[in-house]
Amino acid sequence: MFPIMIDLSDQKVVIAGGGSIAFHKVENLLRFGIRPHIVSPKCHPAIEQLAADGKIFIHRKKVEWTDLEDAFLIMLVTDDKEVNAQMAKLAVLHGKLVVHAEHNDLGNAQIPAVLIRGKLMISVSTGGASPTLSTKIRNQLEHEFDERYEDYLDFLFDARQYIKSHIHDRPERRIWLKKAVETRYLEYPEEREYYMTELFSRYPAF
Ligand SMILES: C[C@@]1(CC(=O)O)c2cc3[nH]c(cc4nc(cc5[nH]c(cc(n2)[C@H]1CCC(=O)O)[C@@](C)(CC(=O)O)[C@@H]5CCC(=O)O)C(CC(=O)O)=C4CCC(=O)O)c(CCC(=O)O)c3CC(=O)O
Ligand SMILES: NC(=O)C1=CN([C@@H]2O[C@H](COP(=O)(O)OP(=O)(O)OC[C@H]3O[C@@H](n4cnc5c(N)ncnc54)[C@H](O)[C@@H]3O)[C@@H](O)[C@H]2O)C=CC1
Repeated sequence: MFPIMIDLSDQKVVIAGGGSIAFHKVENLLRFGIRPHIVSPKCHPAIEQLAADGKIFIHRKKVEWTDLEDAFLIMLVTDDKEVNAQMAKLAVLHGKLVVHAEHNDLGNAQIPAVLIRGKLMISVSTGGASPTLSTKIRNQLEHEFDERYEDYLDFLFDARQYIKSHIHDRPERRIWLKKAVETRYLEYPEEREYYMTELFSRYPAF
């Protein structure tokens, strides 16, 4: 498995199956601003509600290849093992990203447990050994990587953008980038202000 971050905002995501596991997958997608298509003859009431609110799309039918062929990412969560396996095989063959929620080896992608602190994202996966352990580790990391990281990451992002466009000497760039990850900049917002003030005065914008 190769870990990678993918921008799915302009991509079609289809979930085959509309039960409780599908609902869990939908909730996860929605927090990333992704509006999936659900293909399922019957759906969990919470999925029906999301469709009524215009947040997702439901196609009330049994899944067929034509429902999946223009998708970028496919999640197979019907309770029909044969259907899941058959669709996974076709989708992998056509080069799709495929999550097979029951037998991950029939797909080619898996969903990790995720901790989000603004621009910081920490993903934990056990390769299907124990989603419960992934969740436990994610929950432990929540304490070390607390809410302070949200503003801190914004500071790091702004500093780095400025450095990239104003410091052309690479060793000098590295000095500034390395300095920004010193703990005091996480702990004290005023230290971030001193850093930026010093950066602007050493490398004026014009
Ligand atoms: C392979 C994978 C495929 C995939 O990508 O879907 C998969 C497969 C399976 N999960 C099962 C069960 C559970 N899954 C969870 C929870 C999560 N499962 C997630 C991912 C993955 N699950 C992928 C591997 C990731 C990894 O290895 O790290 C998380 C991390 C992300 C997400 O789904 O959003 C999310 C936590 C998110 C969060 O809280 O943020 C809980 C609840 C809990 O533990 O809290 C249980 C009940 C306890 C248990 O059984 O362990 C079963 C057995 C089904 C059965 O009973 O038959 C299978 C199938 C099998 O392996 O047989
Ligand atoms: N990855 C994970 O975290 C987990 C995965 N699973 C697996 O997920 C699958 C689904 O579990 P649940 O949501 O609990 O089941 P469920 O019984 O709640 O829902 C099944 C859904 O599949 C739909 N369906 C059935 N045949 C279909 C078809 N031919 N085409 C389209 N949709 C169809 C049904 O209408 C229903 O909406 C199971 O295979 C289970 O083993 C289960 C637990 C955790």
